[in-house]
Amino acid sequence: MSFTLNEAVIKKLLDVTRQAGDLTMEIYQTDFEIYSKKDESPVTEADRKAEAIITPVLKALAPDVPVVAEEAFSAGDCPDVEGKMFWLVDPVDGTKQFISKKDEFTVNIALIDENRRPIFGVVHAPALDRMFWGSLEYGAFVKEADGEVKPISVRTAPSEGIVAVVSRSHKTPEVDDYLKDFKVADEVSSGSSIKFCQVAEGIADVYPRFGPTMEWDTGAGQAVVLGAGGTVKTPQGDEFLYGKDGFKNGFFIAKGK
Ligand SMILES: Nc1ncnc2c1ncn2[C@@H]1O[C@H](COP(=O)(O)O)[C@@H](OP(=O)(O)O)[C@H]1O
Ligand SMILES: [Mg+2]
Repeated sequence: MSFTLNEAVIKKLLDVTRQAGDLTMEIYQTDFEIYSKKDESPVTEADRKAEAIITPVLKALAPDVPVVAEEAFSAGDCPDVEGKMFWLVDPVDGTKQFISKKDEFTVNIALIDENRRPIFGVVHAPALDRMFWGSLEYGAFVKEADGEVKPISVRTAPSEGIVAVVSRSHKTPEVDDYLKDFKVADEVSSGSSIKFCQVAEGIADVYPRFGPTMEWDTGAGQAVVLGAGGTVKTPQGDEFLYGKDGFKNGFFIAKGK
């Protein structure tokens, strides 16, 4: 099985991410219903409808590349990805932000290679009208609301104090333990994979995550950080890889320079 990432493919991925984002915005502006998944986490019509836009496009682009998507996975669709390239889709990351009408929620698509590394990711925050994408091969970019596309890169941590981004809803005591060893000038809380993008665009220096996440929460954001010159590693300093048991992540630290 082989599938090649190129600029035409990237354009299609950005287009479908934007379409999914537009649909989430239509729902975001209404008085939408909130449902409970089997694991009791919340979900809305936006998650399901956005995923239904993205998955068929990925299947048409690369019929042999399995799609691991949050809502399909919740419904029991758990593809075998052993030794294969695969897609990770989180149609609405930060569902809690979406529900509480905080604009940070994102639409995410990542491509993972046969070596379990994220080789491309797009993170779109439709309510902020900012789209980030990146890969080690092509670098990382943001498209702003006015249509301007700019390359982005991580910054060198300022010696006068770093900016840390942490989960608004899922911060754990281990995060404070980790940050004790740094001179922290500012700690910013936010929801969704936008935290990776804040590191990637050099407005934050570290995103420590010492709590559970799923692979579709992180694959796209990790690719953006890597494309921007940063790192995402386990707390032990190992590579943060994909295709793990049940697509569950361990702890990780995303960093600039
Ligand atoms: N107990 C748990 N197990 C697995 N993933 C969890 C979890 N608690 C939170 N998450 C993940 O953390 C994500 C939110 O992270 P953050 O706090 O950084 O916004 C959620 O994404 P969704 O909003 O897509 O469900 C969810 O997948
Ligand atoms: Mg998510």
